[in-house]
Amino acid sequence: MITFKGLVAGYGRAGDILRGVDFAVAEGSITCIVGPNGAGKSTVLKTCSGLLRPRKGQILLGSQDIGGLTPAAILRLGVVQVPQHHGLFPTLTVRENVQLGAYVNRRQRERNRARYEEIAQIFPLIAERANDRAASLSGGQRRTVEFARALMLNPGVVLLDEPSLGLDPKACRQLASSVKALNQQGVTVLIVEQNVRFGLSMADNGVVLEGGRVLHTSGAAELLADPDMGALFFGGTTRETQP
Ligand SMILES: Nc1ncnc2c1ncn2[C@@H]1O[C@H](COP(=O)(O)OP(=O)(O)OP(=O)(O)O)[C@@H](O)[C@H]1O
Repeated sequence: MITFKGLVAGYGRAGDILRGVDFAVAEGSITCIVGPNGAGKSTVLKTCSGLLRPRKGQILLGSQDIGGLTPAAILRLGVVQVPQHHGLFPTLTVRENVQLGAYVNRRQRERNRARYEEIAQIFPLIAERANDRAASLSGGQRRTVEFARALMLNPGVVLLDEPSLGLDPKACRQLASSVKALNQQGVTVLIVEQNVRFGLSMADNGVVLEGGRVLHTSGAAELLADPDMGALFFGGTTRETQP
C-alpha cells in the first residue's frame, strides 16, 4: 500500500505544483491517475520514485515514509519507475536489455539468471525475441521489454508514466495485457495516462487530479461510466479515444 498524505511539491523557485495530494494505492491493485494537462500527474510519480523531493507531506510505503529518499534508496525498497520513452538500448538484444534491469545487483549472477528465466515465462515475447536487437521491435513490444526489465529487481510497486504514448491501438492492446501480466505477479501498479479511457479500462481504481489536488477517487469502472466526469474533465475523451 502506498499512501500520499498532504503531498506538496514543485520545481525550483516556482510555486507548488502539487498542493496537498491525498490518496491511497491499494496493495496489488492497478491505480490510474487521470486529469487535464499540467494537473501534476507526472509530478506525483516523480516524487514517488525520488526524482523530486516533496516540500511537505508524506509518501508512505507501508508504514515507511519514502518521501525525499534518493532514487537508489527507493529502488532498493522495491519501487521501480518505467521511463516514459526511449527506455531501451536499440543495439543491445532483448535479453541484454532485460538483464540490465538488475544492473545494481549485477554480482548476484545466479539469482539474476534465474529471475530472467522466470520473466521469460511471464512474457513469451522475451523468450521468442531474446536474441533480436531492441531496434527491431515494434512500439508495443518495446514497452513489454521495458516492463520485463522493471521486473528483474522483483519490485513490489511499478510506476508507469504515460505508457500508451505514441502507440497504435494494436500496440495498446498488447500493452494492456503486459500491464495485467505485471499485476498478476503481485506487483502494485500506479499509472499516469493521457488516454483516459484506455488507462481506466486497465485499472481497478481511478484518481482524478486537477490543479495539483485530488478531485475525486473511485473504482475505475465507475469513473469511466460517469458521464459528468467524461464531459467535465476529459472533454468527452472517456468515450472517444478507445484504442
Ligand atoms: N522539470 C520541470 N521544471 C519546471 N516545471 C516543470 C517541470 N516538470 C513539470 N513542470 C511543470 O509542472 C506542471 C505539472 O507538470 P506534470 O508533468 O506533472 O503535469 P501532468 O499532469 O503530468 O500533465 P502532462 O500530461 O501535460 O505532462 C506543469 O505546469 C509543468 O510545466
